[in-house]
Amino acid sequence: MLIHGAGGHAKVVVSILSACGERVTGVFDDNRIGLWQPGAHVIRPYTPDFKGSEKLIIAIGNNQDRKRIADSVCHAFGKAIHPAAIVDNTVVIGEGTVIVHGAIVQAGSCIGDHVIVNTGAIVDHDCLISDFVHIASAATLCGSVRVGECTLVGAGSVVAPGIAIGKECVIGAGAVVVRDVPDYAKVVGNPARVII
Ligand SMILES: CC(=O)SCCNC(=O)CCNC(=O)[C@H](O)C(C)(C)COP(=O)(O)OP(=O)(O)OC[C@H]1O[C@@H](n2cnc3c(N)ncnc32)[C@H](O)[C@@H]1OP(=O)(O)O
Repeated sequence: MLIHGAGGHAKVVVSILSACGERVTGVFDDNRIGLWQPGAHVIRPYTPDFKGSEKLIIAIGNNQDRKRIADSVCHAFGKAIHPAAIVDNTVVIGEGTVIVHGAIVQAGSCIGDHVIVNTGAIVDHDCLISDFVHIASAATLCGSVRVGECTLVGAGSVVAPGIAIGKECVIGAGAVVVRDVPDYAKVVGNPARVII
């Protein structure tokens, strides 16, 4: 598996792949060239013909950056699901998506492409998570929650059942979301309120 990105989230993706018995065969990053400690990989700028038949995971935490890169690269995308994540067998998971250690995704949920369900996050039954979303560490989405493209659901936040969150929103760390959130909104607090 190839990965794109050599920051903190990339280290987590390497850890997941290693736990799955998969080898990282190349690391791309246009901004950090050189040697990279996890496995002492050489970091190189992205080139479409480098191991073109291997799959790629964009291992970058920022949703907009992940989307920009996904729209510009030529490799097919892989996924990474840690063996200690619990994912119900009815769940649909898109390409490029990463499910981190201890996350739980419940029955009937649908997770889009290039999503991150981070450490210990819970996505309960029948949730619909769009492409390029990040459900941050220890966030809890109750049943039937919908999250629009490129939204960050912050660490430790709680989203009540049936809530719809728009695209490109930011849900602040620790927020408790009890009402629908419009596109592009940033919300914080308990109950969560829009700050922009
Ligand atoms: C593995 C991982 O690391 S996963 C990490 C995932 N990332 C996260 O969970 C981070 C989520 N980000 C946050 O919570 C941020 O604080 C944001 C995006 C909500 C706000 O950031 P900014 O836009 O820079 O806002 P800023 O810091 O200027 O704060 C604006 C106001 O909101 C308040 N505020 C900011 N964040 C929060 C929060 N999470 N909860 C409650 N209030 C908050 C601030 O105290 C400030 O209040 P004031 O105007 O009364 O002083």
